[in-house]
Parts: sequence; structure tokens; C-alpha cells
Amino acid sequence: MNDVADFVPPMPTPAWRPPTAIGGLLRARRDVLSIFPADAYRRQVMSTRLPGRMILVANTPEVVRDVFVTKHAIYQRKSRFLEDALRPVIGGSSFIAWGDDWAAKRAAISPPIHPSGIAQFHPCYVQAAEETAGDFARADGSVDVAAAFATGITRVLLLSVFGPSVPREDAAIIAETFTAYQDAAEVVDLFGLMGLPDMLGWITRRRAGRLAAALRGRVARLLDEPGPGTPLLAALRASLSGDALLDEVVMFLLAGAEGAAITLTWTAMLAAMHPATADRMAAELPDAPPDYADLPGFAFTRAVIQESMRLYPPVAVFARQALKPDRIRRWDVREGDIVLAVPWLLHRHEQLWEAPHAFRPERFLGDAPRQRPRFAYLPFGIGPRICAGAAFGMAEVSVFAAILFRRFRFALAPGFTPRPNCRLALRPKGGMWLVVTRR
Ligand code: HEM
Repeated sequence: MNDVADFVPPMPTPAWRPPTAIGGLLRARRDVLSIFPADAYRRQVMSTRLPGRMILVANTPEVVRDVFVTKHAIYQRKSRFLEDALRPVIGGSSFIAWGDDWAAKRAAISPPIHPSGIAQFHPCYVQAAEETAGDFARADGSVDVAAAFATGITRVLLLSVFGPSVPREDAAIIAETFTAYQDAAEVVDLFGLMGLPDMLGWITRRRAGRLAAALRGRVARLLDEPGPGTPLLAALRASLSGDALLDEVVMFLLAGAEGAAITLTWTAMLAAMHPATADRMAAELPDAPPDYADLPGFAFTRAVIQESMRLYPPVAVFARQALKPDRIRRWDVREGDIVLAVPWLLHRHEQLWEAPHAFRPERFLGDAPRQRPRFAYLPFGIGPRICAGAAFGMAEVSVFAAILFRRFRFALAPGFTPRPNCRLALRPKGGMWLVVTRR
């Protein structure tokens, strides 16, 4: 019997009917999740036609595999719109590059974060998690754990790239600036999607541009500092220099921090709303900071993290723009059309998951994961463009979870209601305000 089967954590109420194409885009600018009607959790493929462009949602594991793996050559471009939203801050880095440019950059950044070498970063995970624990212990009243984890995980990345001499305050400044950037950036370019020049975006672009310049300037100063650096930075310097190096380092700090900090944020909310789960995690975790070799032993905590990434996938929508005409089932795709995979929907699809909106960490224990189709669960993406830092990300989240869920209890702050909001990533709107107390 499943003791948490009846706990359904916060989600937006699905619209009772699909929005019009333009109405949907207007709403998607504020929150992509707001556009999905109830039947989106049942459908296999959905399409919307805009003047001059089709948007197709691949909503079944077979079509997702077809588009993102088999036809990578056609659908490898993440879309001009995502590129425009991120370029001011991460330049032309591997995250948004495509073609030969992407292949060369991906080859440069992957070896230093290869799963076989992740243990070397363990001291960075522990140091940053201990610092966050210190902040929690000193906190008086409620804490925005979304901001605290964003700072803590950015600190991991700064320590991993620049070493122990990097100032701690840089982590908070970089994390806050990127949060402000996401609030300002135009994530759904309504006019661009219809092939028109953007008539409204210039105000937000100016503010976003200023934030991006401040963030890049700060990282450029760290790169200019003399010092031994780290093996990770040395490996990047061996194949990259100038703006290309700055682009990849900024991308590392942001892509490396965003997914992990968001995962910890939603996991803390689940622990707050379901104390029995929090107690069961605490019972399997050690009093002292774990060694790297201990991490595989925390099976229940890992299952909670995986279930948290199912219910709240940090990257809730993957967009691709067709480089050539194609056919997907009965749909003719033209060059420039957009195909989406939406982990938010796939992870809650009624044909793939029992009680899809319920919180059940047991789905990830023992043999259960092997019973599901491979492409039903995509927290780290899929195909050749799968997350380059998945092993790094899982390890940093596990170390933070081991230290913080052992030492602290979390509860929703009085009067606070968590609200998932998807713009560039799936963050809680207005933060995640929790009361944190020692166990
Ligand atoms: C829990 C933590 C993380 C999550 C949930 C996550 C999730 C993702 C997802 C879903 C994608 C694919 C996006 C798409 O296809 O449109 C991605 C790409 C990427 N991630 Fe992560 N990520 C995490 C941690 C990290 C870390 C720690 C790093 C680096 C240190 C990293 C570096 C990257 C890079 C470079 C890409 C682009 C890969 C490419 O396009 O070739 N990520 N991540």
C-alpha cells in the first residue's frame, strides 16, 4: 500500500478547453503551464497553427524518441527564439549552438565534467552545502529557499571553476542577477514566432541586456584574476579562449546551477508538505557530511529527488526548430516550424503514470523504473543534446539533500502558497518561503 498516494502537490488548474493560438501565446509569455487543457495529459501529438508557422507538441515517448534521437540532424537546433532569449547572457555557448559549432563546443566542455571524474568536485559540494546549512541555522523566521539554493549551488559551480579563493558574495550576486534576468527576458517572442519584427520587446530587452552585461562582466573579472585556477578551468582554457571561453564559463555557472537549485527547491517544498517523507529521508541520512562513496546508499532520498524532478522538471519544455521539411505522423513539418517535448506533460501523462499528479517516491525504488518506457521520464533531456552535467547535477543535489534534510525540518511559511511558474525554467512564482528549523 502506498502511504503517500493521496498527496497531490500544487499544480495549476488545467484550462477547461484549449486556448486560441494567439491567446495561448499571450498566456505562455507569463507562464507556459497555464496553456495546457486537461486533455493535454492524454493526447499523443498536439498542433497549433500561427500565421506562417506550426507548433507541434510531441507528447508520447515514441514521437519524442523519433524527433530528439533518430532525427537529431533535422531537430538539433533549439530554436531561434530560445537562442535570442539566452544569447545576451551565455553568448553562443554549447547550450544554444548547433551544427559543427555545437559539436566542437560540446567536445570541449564534456571531458572535465565526465561522470568518471565527478568525485573531485565532492569537496565543493560539501563546502557549499555546509555554508547553506550555516545560513539556515542562523535564519530567523521564514526563508526563501529558492534564493538560498540558487546561491548555494552557484557557489558550488564557482568553487569548481575558480577554486577556494573565489569570494562567497559572488554566488549571491550572480544568482540574483540571473533570477532578475529571467524575469526580464522575453521568453516567448510572440511577434517573432509569427515572422514579424518585435514591436514591444525593446523595453524588456534593454533591462535584460543590462543585467546580462553585469553578469558577464563579473565572470570576466574572475577569469582575469591571476591564480592557479582549477583543473576544470585549465581543461576549458586548453581548447577555448576569449569570448568563447567566457560564454562557456557563464553557461556552466548558470546551466550548472539552475537545474540543481530548482530541484532542491521543489524537493524542500515536498518535504515541507509531506513530513512523513521528510522523516524517512532523515532516518537514512548520516549525521556527518557524506563521503562521495556514500551517495548510492541513500536510496529513498534519491527516489524523492527523482519524483520531485518528475513532478517539477526544472526544464519543463524543450523546443526544437526544424532545419529541413519532415513528416511527423500525419503532420507535414516545414523548415522553421517548432517541435516541443514537454516533460511537464510527459511526466504526468495519464497513459504513462498511475495517479500521475500524486507524489509517490516509490515509483523510483527497486525495479519500478524499468517497467516504464525509456522516454517517459526526461529530467536531463534526451538524445545527443542530453544534459552534459547530469552526473555532476545529481551528485550536487544529493550532497545538499543529505546534509540539509538530515539537519533541518521544513514547513510552509504561514500564508504562503507555492505556485509553479514556467518561463525559461520551472521556478516557484515569488520564491519558496519555508520555515526552517533544526531537527
Ligand atoms: C539537476 C541538475 C540539472 C538538470 C535538471 C539539468 C537539465 C538539463 C536539461 C533538461 C538539458 C537539455 C535541454 C534541452 O534539450 O533543451 C540540459 C542541458 C545542458 N546542461 Fe544540464 N541540468 C542539470 C545540471 C547541469 C550541470 C551541473 C551542468 C554543468 C556543470 C549542466 C550543463 C548542461 C549543458 C552544457 C547542457 C547543454 C547540452 C547541449 O545542448 O549539448 N547541467 N540540462
